[in-house]
Amino acid sequence: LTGNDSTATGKGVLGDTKTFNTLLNNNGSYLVDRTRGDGIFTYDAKNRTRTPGTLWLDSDNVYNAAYDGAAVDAHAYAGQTYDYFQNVHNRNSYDGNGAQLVSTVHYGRSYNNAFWSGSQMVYGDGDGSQFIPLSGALDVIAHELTHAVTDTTADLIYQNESGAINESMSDIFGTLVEYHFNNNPDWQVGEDIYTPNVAGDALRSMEDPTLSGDPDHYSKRYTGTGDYGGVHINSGISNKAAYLLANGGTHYGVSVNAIGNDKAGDIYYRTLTQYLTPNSNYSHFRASTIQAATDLYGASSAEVASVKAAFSAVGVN
Ligand SMILES: O=C(O)[C@H](CCc1ccccc1)CC1(C(=O)N[C@@H](Cc2c[nH]c3ccccc23)C(=O)O)CCCC1
Ligand SMILES: [Ca+2]
Ligand SMILES: [Zn+2]
Repeated sequence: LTGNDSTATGKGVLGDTKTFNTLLNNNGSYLVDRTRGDGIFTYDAKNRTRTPGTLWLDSDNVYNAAYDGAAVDAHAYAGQTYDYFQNVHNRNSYDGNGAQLVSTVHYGRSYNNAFWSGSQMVYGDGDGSQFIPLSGALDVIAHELTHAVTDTTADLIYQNESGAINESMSDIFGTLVEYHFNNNPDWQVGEDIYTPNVAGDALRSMEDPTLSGDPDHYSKRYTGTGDYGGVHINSGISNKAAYLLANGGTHYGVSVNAIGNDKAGDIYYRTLTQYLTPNSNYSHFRASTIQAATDLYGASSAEVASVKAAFSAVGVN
């Protein structure tokens, strides 16, 4: 594929206008961004389930059609998430070696989900009631791309406690990316694309996991076999701890002093990439996070004290 790098404009899922990088040649405008790593490539599944589908080609480099919105956001938000890992953590793409970022939108019919396939991001359109196109949420895109970071580092097994930690890391960095770009940031997950007819709800709340029926304390963990052993359920335990670490608060009588998003992000990044292993459980997660914080701030630091308090507050001692 040859051509010239260009900057296009378009409207995202929520009708918001944005610019993004494309490649122009005599066929038209491709959703190809050659300015980041080995490139960002966005494809159209055309409501089928074959991936990646067709590389997105537009006629005039203006992406304002309703059908374009899911692709505009998948492409632009992948670029923002790339920039977060590069600029904040000095990581060049999800593998640290500039790996191409491939996304497919319009996957399936009324498909109410999104996923990292093991090699690319995939986004459904939703049924218009439970979800609208899932690439319309920056925290969701960063959630999916963080799975790729996890798979190339800790490689946490996607079940039981290691899977819950895997899931929480994706919710944590999804939220940190949303704050980094000040994109209506909050400690909820998927709020921008979840239940368009219901205001104020979210797929999950990190601030209060019980709002979606998930545990906010280790004593309340799910021990069944559903959801790969509760990976999207027991993530609430770590999500609550992360919320407390960044923002502070008192939970079940345990007080945590805030350290802020940036320090929390640096601690979780170091924990994920230097200490966690495929079968890490919550106990090992606590020890790893304390070690990462110790490396960064010292054993007697306020940051280490807050890490210990945050895990204790959710019953992981
Ligand atoms: O990446 C993930 O963890 C989720 C992908 C899960 C998946 C795994 C394997 C094959 C297909 C799908 C996708 C997201 C998720 O949390 N999904 C949850 C909740 C959910 C979304 N749509 C659903 C439809 C039915 C039931 C649950 C759901 C899940 O799959 O459990 C992440 C952010 C937004 C969607
Ligand atoms: Ca959010
Ligand atoms: Zn996930």
